[in-house]
This record gives sequence, structure tokens and C-alpha cells, in this order.
Amino acid sequence: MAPVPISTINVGHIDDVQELRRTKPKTVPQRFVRDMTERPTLQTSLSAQNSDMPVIDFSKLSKGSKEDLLNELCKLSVACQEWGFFQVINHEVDINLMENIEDMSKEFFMLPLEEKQKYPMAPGTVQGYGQAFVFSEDQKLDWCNMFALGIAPLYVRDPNLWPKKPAKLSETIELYSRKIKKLCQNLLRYIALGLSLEEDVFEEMFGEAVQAIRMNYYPTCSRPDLVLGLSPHSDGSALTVLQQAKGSPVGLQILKDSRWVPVQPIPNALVINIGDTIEVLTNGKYKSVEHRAVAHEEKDRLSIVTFYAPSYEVELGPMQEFVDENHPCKYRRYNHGEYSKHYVTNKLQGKRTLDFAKVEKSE
Ligand SMILES: O=C(O)CCC(=O)C(=O)O
Ligand SMILES: [Fe+2]
Repeated sequence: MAPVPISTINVGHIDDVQELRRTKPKTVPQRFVRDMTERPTLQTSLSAQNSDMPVIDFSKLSKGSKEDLLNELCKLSVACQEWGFFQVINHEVDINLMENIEDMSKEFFMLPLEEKQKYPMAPGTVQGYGQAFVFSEDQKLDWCNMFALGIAPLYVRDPNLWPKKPAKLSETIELYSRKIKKLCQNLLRYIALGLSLEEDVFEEMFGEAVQAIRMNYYPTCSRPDLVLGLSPHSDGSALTVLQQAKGSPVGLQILKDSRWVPVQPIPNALVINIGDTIEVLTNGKYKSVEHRAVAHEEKDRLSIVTFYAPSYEVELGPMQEFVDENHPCKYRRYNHGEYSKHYVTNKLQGKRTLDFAKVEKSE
């Protein structure tokens, strides 16, 4: 994703959260303390209640009877309309591979700071080790360390940022990303079928898809009630695939009916969410839902997140199938590369990133 001119950015000193935790375990610097309205303990956040987020059985889509397929497509469609999120089980991504990437990512985050800082995330960029989307000194920081890499096409890669330690992490990321790509391609096919579209419509439209990976490591926090692990946002992708490491506490929350609903991890499942691209293409029928992560007092948490999006050259807008007199066109057409630039620079303004493409209502 295109960087903002670095000369224009002053982000001040950004504490490394793991170091902060190690050296001053009781301290939460002011820059991490959220305004009252953003804190996770407000009445608006549900904690006791489990979410009923739909669970899709991938094997029923790929290998089931015709009846299984139709039932599961129907569930998938409801999930995308009402939740924008679902968990997928029996997804054909090898469990050992998932464990390997988890273990190695944890090992990476446990390395000394000097080692991790060999791959720095420069202000205004979104690849490398550090905090993404920090653009100003006044901005609140997330209680999180991130390590992000562009995966595909090859031109989005920065080879200097691919880690040398642990020895097999880079190789594992490569293999994992190929399997997740396959899953995204398949899910997009089923999403198309569930919308009564040709099954290859998204793949053909997207061209050479852009794929990126981000590991989010949330250290424990002495005051999880004051901070956020990750600020509220919707994803700028078409689809996002999120793996929660084994033993992770509940951390992801999604905004549903104006309440923050926690996502209960299901062992070996992957969490999938609809990103902004699919919301635009379906003219808002499928939702790119806001979500955030909260910190935890006793348990650290790791998530491994893949973003799958169209090629930057692609022009996007609502498909004609989703626009009629009852469903007026909500989004204008735009270039996905331009949108991606906007996404990176605009997250700090607390606006929905899709406002970029909203069609103004004329009275
Ligand atoms: O760690 C999580 O659960 C959320 C991650 C996420 O939303 C993201 O990386 O975009
Ligand atoms: Fe996200």
C-alpha cells in the first residue's frame, strides 16, 4: 500500500508495548489511555453473552450433497448480510501449518527488541514491525505490537522486511499464504453463488489479487479497561481471514446493532469477515462490519490476519444486480488503488473509510 510522504509525519515516540510491559508492568502511558467513550468497559460492550456468530462448515460447501450445499450457501448469505462475519470449520487449511505459523510468530515476538527492529515499520507505512496507522503525535496508540508483510503480487513485497529469525518463519508464511489464498478464492466462489452470481465473477473482476499478512501480538495489560488492543475499524480488503492462536483469550469484538459483541474462538476454526470491497460491490447488501480488539489482564493474545483484495488497477462500484429503485446506488465507482491509499491515511480520522465512496444524497 502506498506510503504517505514521511517528511510530513511527526508521530513522536512510540513505546513498544512488550518492552513497556517488561520494564514498567504497572504503567499505562497516557498515549494509550482511551477517552471515556472508547473504553471497552462501557455498557455498550457485551461481555458475558456469547455471540451467535454463524459457523460455516466448509466441507458441506465443497463435498456435501446438493442439499448440504444449498443449506450452507443460505447460512453463508445470512452471515454476510446480518453479521459481516462468520467462522469457518473444516476449511482444508492444514492444522499443523496453522500451529506452525502460530508457534513461529510467537517466537518472533519473543525475540529481543533489537532483532525485531531490524524490520521497522516506518511512520505512514504498513509493513514491518511496529504499530500501523500512526500518523500524528496526538493519536491514541493501540496496546499491540504488529508485524506485517505484503505477500502478493510480488511487487508489494519488501524483501528486506522478511524475517531471518526464527529460521523457518518466512518459508512458513509463504506456504500458509498460498493455502489461505486458495481458501479466499473458494469462499469468494461460494459467496458469489450465494448471491446468485456466476461463481468466478469476483476472481475475474479482481485480476491479480493483492494479499497481505499481519500478526497482531497483544501483551497483557494491567488496566485493560483503559486501553484498546486495536482501534475500531472496518477492513479495506474484499475478505479477511483471521486465525486466533490456541489458548488466546477472547479479544475480537464486532459491532452489531450498536453493541460490541465478543467473538468466542472455536478451536481450529478461522474467522472470516467481509471487507469494504464486497460491501461496495453488493451495494451494501453484504456488510463490512466495524470491529476492534480488547486487551486482557492475564493472558496475551496473538492473531494472524490475511487481507485479500483486488488488484490496485481495478475499478470498483456497485454491481448492477444490486441496484434498483428500491436499492439506490450507495457508492460511486472508484479505483481500488486510490481507495487503498485513502484507507491508509484516513484511518486516523475516526471516519468510516467507506465514506470515501459514498454517494451524496441529493434532495
Ligand atoms: O486481532 C484481532 O482479533 C483483530 C485483528 C484485525 O481486525 C485486523 O488486523 O484487521
Ligand atoms: Fe480488522
